[in-house]
Amino acid sequence: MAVPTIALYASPPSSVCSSPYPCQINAHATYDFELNSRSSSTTSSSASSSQKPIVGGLSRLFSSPAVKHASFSGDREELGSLWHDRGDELKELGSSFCYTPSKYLAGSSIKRDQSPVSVLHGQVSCSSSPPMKTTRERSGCDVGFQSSIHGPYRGGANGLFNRFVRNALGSCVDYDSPSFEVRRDGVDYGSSSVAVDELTFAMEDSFVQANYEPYAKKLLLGAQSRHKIFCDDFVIKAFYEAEKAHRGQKRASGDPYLEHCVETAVLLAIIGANSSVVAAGLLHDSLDDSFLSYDYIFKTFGAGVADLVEGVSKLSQLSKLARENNTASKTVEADRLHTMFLAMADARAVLIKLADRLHNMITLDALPLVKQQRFAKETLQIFAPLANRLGISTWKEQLETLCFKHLNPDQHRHLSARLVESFDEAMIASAKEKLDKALTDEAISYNLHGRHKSLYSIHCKMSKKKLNMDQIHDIHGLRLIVENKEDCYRALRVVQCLWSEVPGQFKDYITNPKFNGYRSLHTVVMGEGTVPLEVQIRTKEMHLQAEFGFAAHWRYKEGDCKHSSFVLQVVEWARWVITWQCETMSKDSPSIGCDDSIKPPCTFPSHSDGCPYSYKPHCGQDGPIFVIMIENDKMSVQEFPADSTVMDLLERAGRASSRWSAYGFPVKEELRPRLNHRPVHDATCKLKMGDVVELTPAIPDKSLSDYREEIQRMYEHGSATVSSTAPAVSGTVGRRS
Ligand SMILES: Nc1nc2c(ncn2[C@@H]2O[C@H](COP(=O)(O)OP(=O)(O)OP(=O)(O)O)[C@@H](O)[C@H]2O)c(=O)[nH]1
Ligand SMILES: Nc1ncnc2c1ncn2[C@@H]1O[C@H](COP(=O)(O)OP(=O)(O)OP(=O)(O)O)[C@@H](O)[C@H]1O
Repeated sequence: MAVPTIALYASPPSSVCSSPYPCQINAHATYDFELNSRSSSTTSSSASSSQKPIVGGLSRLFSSPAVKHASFSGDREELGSLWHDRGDELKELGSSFCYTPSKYLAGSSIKRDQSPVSVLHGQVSCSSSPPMKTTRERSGCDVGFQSSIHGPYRGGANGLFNRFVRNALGSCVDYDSPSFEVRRDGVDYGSSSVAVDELTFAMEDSFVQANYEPYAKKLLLGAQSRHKIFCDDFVIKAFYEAEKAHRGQKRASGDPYLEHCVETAVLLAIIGANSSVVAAGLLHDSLDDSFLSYDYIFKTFGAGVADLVEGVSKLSQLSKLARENNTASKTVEADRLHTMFLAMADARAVLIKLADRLHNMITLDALPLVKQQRFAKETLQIFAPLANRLGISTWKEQLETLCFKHLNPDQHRHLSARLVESFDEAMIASAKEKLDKALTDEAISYNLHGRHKSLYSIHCKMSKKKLNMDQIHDIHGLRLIVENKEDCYRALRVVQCLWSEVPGQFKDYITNPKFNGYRSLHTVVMGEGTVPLEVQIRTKEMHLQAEFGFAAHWRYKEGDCKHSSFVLQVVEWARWVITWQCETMSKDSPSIGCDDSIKPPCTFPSHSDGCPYSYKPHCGQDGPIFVIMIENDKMSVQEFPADSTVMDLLERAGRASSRWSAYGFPVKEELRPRLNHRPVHDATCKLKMGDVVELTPAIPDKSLSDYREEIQRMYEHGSATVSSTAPAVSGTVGRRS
């Protein structure tokens, strides 16, 4: 029997601190620095076994508010909403495409998920040998961690490998900068100090001519003293434009808005981003929150910067929407969002967005509590996982620990205090020294780095495994990367001779690799004192496998999540691009291309003419597409097969939105789609990764149910009178008002 369809129509409704860095959480940087301090003349403190500077340092690292001039953009991330006014929609009603699901159901052909591409699971061939630190190279000098990276580990064919090592170390700092500046607050800014009188740019004149506020000049000089890239004319030009764009704007803390732009750009510079990315970092909010247009940025800085700024703007809009809808609290949708963000645009836009968010999190205290929590939740659900996927472990850890502090202040305080008690940096420094010597005596070439586990990572491990802090054995960890498998076992014997092993903690994942191919030797030893020390030993090849592919650390951290090969490819690609870009751009002579053996096992698309390192979005051909669907103001992240169209989406939405009347027949509504804020005229147009499709029923939800109830009452009571508020009702045709 044919089911009657009722279409209803009605009127639409009217519709930082003096130290801008998180000294309390930047544990990696500080720790690395302390360990490196013996070989650095610029260091402000050293870790000797007689001292325990870390205790004071750690209390600063983990517990103190530390942010003196907290500043935040307030609702800045919530400003500039692009979500259209329903009133606009009305004007376009006549021209917009209207969809009634029944019209299209017959011809529907939703394809099955066609996940593409085999990816990233093979072994990485690693034929070349980066110059490991040999006994000869280090003879006669007491080499610390930093010198393991300096010297033979700088640039050249091995630059990228070194970058991985640094990433794992938790630092993407441009070690080639002339000097490390360590400020009095103990925070390693990892930047070169540049004397102001060395500046090539006639700043004084420009400031006077352009009538800049004195604070602007101070901000630029401050940035220049922290990283040399701020002396680049292109970056200075971007600074001026950002200054003009945000002149007069203040953050919730009362600080000039420009400060946030500068701090975002400094974070990017520190991880080695090039001048385009740093310039885009300075301008990242200018499209949303100022008079600057895409065209203007395009004309002034070129397509590269304009596209990046636009990409950041889109990410901001989408993340705001997700925040408002609590979308990322659902694992599946969060996972789709992560992939979509990485795949829909240049991955460097995500990098800028992450820097922006990190600075906002650092200065979160200026916001009311409820907003602090909302931002922290969103950051934990969306941005920390993105930083994890991109392999930027320092940012990931800073974001997570800040979120932890805002979401679980009591636990954060308690754990910080415990960690201050149990952390023993002097022990690590001395253990490292011993290992250094013993490996040298055995003539084993190695790269050694260490980290201490972040507060949030400790917290997670404790909760997940139901352990107390004493049962966490890897709070202090060393990682040895050696030339070959034999050296792994030789190095292990060295470790075993030096210290007693904690029983039951030795794992030989080389002889018995994990199911995902992860290979490494793990042991836990008791160092000098009572604190356990985890030592991981692996070859370079094994290390690359632990960074990319199935055994990649980000996947290990995401745990139970099952990812399609498409997701793996997107992440690995984005990660590689970021690593690649940062590595390439921060060196005078690019190292990429010199050593094919360290490329990850995936296929790269060709780069654009004249730019061997430019990024090109690579997905969209075969892989699924993730799009944002907004229906009745509710957001969801939908996955579609490649080549899906707006029509496919409407079909899916139509099926979902068919409602059953009290009489057992579906009530179907017309849905009016807008694609990226524009009415859709042709429903066969293809969907792209990151598209936003808004669907509005011809009648708003609330009115519909009111009307239905009224109609039902009407039938039940046999009344012929319909309220004047109800719309005309007919079989399939309605009245638009
Ligand atoms: N990249 C990567 N690293 C891994 C993987 N599995 C383990 N690891 C590293 O190895 C460390 C601990 O591994 P195991 O010794 O197996 O640890 P466990 O058996 O879970 O015991 P805990 O040390 O208590 O966690 C982690 O901290 C990681 O650094 C993996 O699949 N990929
Ligand atoms: N023993 C170690 N020495 C040096 N770096 C390590 C060591 N163990 C882990 N890392 C690195 O430290 C970073 C932070 O890892 P994190 O401490 O959060 O987790 P994990 O120790 O790898 O895993 P889990 O928490 O499951 O033990 C990662 O880049 C990881 O590869």
